[in-house]
Amino acid sequence: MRIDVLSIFPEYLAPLELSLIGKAMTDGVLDLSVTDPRSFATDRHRTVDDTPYGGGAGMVMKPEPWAQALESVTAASPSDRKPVLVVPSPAGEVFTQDVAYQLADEEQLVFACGRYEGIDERFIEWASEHAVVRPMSLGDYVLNGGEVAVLAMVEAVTRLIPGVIGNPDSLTEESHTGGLLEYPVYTKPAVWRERAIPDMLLSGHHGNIARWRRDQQLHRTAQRRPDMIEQLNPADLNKADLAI
Ligand SMILES: COC(=O)COc1cccc(COC(=O)c2cn[nH]c2)c1
Repeated sequence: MRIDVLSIFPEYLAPLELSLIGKAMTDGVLDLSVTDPRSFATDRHRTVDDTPYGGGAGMVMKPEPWAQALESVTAASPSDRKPVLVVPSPAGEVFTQDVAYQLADEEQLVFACGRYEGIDERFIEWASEHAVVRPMSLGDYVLNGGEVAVLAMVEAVTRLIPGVIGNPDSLTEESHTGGLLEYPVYTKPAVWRERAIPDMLLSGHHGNIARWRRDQQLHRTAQRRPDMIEQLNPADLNKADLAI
């Protein structure tokens, strides 16, 4: 997969070179680049923002540097498949694990990190002719710019790409896979500050352990995220689930 991040603060994306993603890049599984729209601002002051039409506080990002930045990273893309342009925004669709799986299937993702009051809407409209544009929200709060959101989304997406993380099995039992939160986990010592681990986990009975874990998932989800219980597909629940 190719990922391009467009940001006027490219150094903000440096952590992506580290750890898992760094390894995936060296392994050739992932090709990640950061492009600064300011490089395409041609005036003497390399202006990327200006005052909003209609008045109001703050500044709006000019469309032209963003359009040229997007063109520069999509010029080589095969014309038969539009890249996906993800724009972190408080006004976007909610980024979920399902969305992460959708994006992990794409050949090229471009992330546009808006700042200030946002990017001139005409860039979004123009970009929609050249890419699939998805304004994306991490949650109902406001950040100063899209970079922090992109760090989270790139990690959530790239860890789903085969070959990026060591043990793909660990993807199957994590939170939100199968619509439930994950069960509590324990490791040595068996007793820590007078707190023992649940006896079931020492039984060696894998069937019972699996049942115990599933019960923990259901209880935890009902307690912390009742909204997710509503979303459950009844077909995903077995008789033992319904008995708890
Ligand atoms: C067309 O879209 C834009 O111009 C986006 O512009 C902005 C402006 C300010 C901040 C951000 C960053 O995203 C969030 O704050 C955000 C994402 N998730 N939850 C909060 C983006």
